[in-house]
Amino acid sequence: MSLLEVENLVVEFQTASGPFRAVDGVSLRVNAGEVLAIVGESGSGKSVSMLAAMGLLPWTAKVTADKLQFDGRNLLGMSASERRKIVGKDMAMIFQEPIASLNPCFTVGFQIEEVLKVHEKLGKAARRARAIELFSAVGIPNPEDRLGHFPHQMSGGQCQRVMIAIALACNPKLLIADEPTTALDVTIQKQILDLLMRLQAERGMGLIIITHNMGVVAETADRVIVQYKGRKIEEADVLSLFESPKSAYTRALLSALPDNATGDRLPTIADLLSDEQIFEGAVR
Ligand SMILES: Nc1ncnc2c1ncn2[C@@H]1O[C@H](COP(=O)(O)OP(=O)(O)OP(=O)(O)O)[C@@H](O)[C@H]1O
Repeated sequence: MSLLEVENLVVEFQTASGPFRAVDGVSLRVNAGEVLAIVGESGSGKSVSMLAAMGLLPWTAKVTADKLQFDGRNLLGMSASERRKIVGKDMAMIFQEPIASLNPCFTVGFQIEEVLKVHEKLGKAARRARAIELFSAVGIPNPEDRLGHFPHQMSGGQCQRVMIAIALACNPKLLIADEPTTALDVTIQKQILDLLMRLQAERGMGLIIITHNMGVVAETADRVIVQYKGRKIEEADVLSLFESPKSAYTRALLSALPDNATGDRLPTIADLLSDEQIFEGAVR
């Protein structure tokens, strides 16, 4: 049994110009201890599919699936309060904009201790001790002092470490990292990716990394799903994907990497392929 099992997920938003299908029949699974990358260009429905799994989409989203199961439990069938006990505890998520994801009005210490209070029911002293331990685990120097800082007093990289500490606070079985390094400086990106990979290995967590960066895929993933316009185009283990991509879209994505540039400008997918060519042979 996989940790997360999703079959035929469809997400439709009600918009002023009618319904818009952001995710169109995506199926995926991730096992404990496995790293799955979901890759695709902006707007391909990567974030929306994971927000749907977490139950974090606004009411304008209609979510349906043949199966949406976490750790053997049917997420669609359970009440909102039952689901809240899982989300943020056994399934946690970190986002692209660490500073914006933290609440600017509270210290980072208050924010991590709040998670420990709600989900772990720890007392005040135990919460503080655990917060210090978590900040040390994600490499925040002087954790006792840092607990009293507000997000704006910290760098983007430090805020992302805080977000990771908050996500790990309850020892999740699955961590979903949505473009976790995109908003950071290049040198910091590598540190945060290394940190995520170390924590994933130490804790045996399932990890889903959402990215548009094939370099991140190559460095992190065991298995890869390629998504385009809300649909899964290809799924493969990471070596096969890079060595022998099956779909024309994946081949085009790989040839759009800077290393493969030949002219004055990088080719875009639209330069290389029509929608018909992209969806030909798409997997389900
Ligand atoms: N609340 C919403 N209402 C209407 N449409 C939405 C809403 N949220 C997302 N969308 C649309 O759903 C589509 C998929 O968005 P999503 O954020 O999943 O893309 P993505 O692949 O994660 O890209 P990015 O890397 O830019 O976040 C986009 O076209 C987006 O505009």
